[in-house]
Amino acid sequence: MNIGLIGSGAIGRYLLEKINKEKHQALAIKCVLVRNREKYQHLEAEYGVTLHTDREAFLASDIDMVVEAANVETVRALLPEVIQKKDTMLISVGALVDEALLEETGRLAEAHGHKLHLPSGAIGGLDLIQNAKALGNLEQVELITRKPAHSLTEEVLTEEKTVFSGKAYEAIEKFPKNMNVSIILSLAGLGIRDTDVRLIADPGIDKNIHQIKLSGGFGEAELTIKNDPLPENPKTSALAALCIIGTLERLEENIKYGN
Ligand SMILES: NC(=O)C1=CN([C@@H]2O[C@H](COP(=O)(O)OP(=O)(O)OC[C@H]3O[C@@H](n4cnc5c(N)ncnc54)[C@H](OP(=O)(O)O)[C@@H]3O)[C@@H](O)[C@H]2O)C=CC1
Ligand SMILES: O=C([O-])CC(=O)C(=O)O
Repeated sequence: MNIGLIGSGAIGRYLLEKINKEKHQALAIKCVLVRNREKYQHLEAEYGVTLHTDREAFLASDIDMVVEAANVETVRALLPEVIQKKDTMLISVGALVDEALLEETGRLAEAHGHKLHLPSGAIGGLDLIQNAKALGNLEQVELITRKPAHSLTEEVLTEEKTVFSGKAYEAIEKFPKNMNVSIILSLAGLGIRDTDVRLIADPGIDKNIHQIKLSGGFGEAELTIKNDPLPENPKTSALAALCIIGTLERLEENIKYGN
């Protein structure tokens, strides 16, 4: 599968290393859309990719899938155009808190015969949540996220502090670089207004920890993911990058597990 990448930060670099440098059997990143050619010029020689600053030229490339690893603003600005031209995978899923954008994207995807893929990112259990939701059997979903204090606040903390408590749609507005997980969890489950979120800055941890609790007619479930951060961006869990590769690999498989 030929990939066009948007975003060359912590996740983008991880993808370039694991897919291009380590020569993935089924995946190849062919081109990268950047906004600053000078800053990223070295990627061409290092990973054998073509850099584009022009969106139209990028989308006209011989690619099967656009993978976004930039930020929510970029998704907001580019998604309607990108989905008309290519199958698309987003990691900054927080942009889809905008219900008009989600609706427009769904409509354009159908009209142009493309798919939008929203991987589970730094969490898991979306299969469980969607199965529990079937026939209305999901009643409550809560996400409790703990991150190292320095990745959430400039305040020097000596003990943990809840920096946000509310619904998912408010969480992503306040923490767009940290709460994409709350939106994928909501979209798979009870929606952005009915998913409870707590975000805790914890000076005593060095992992990004997501605890998911759900209950309903199926019973109850709890899941905790203790993520190692990516060295280039401690806000971002390594699993988010790995999850893009895992999801791309599974698209090609004929036997599907858990979905
Ligand atoms: N769904 C999930 O579970 C998770 C989602 N995320 C999200 O994934 C995204 C990427 O994370 P990460 O790699 O850590 O972020 P970084 O900040 O390390 O990198 C972002 C990259 O995107 C580039 N970029 C920004 N805007 C544009 C644009 N308009 N066009 C092209 N490139 C652009 C930046 O380039 P420049 O140098 O020009 O700024 C930079 O290379 C973030 O939105 C993050 O919040 C992260 C973890 C988990
Ligand atoms: O990487 C993580 O653990 C979660 C994250 O930043 C996000 O959801 O935006």
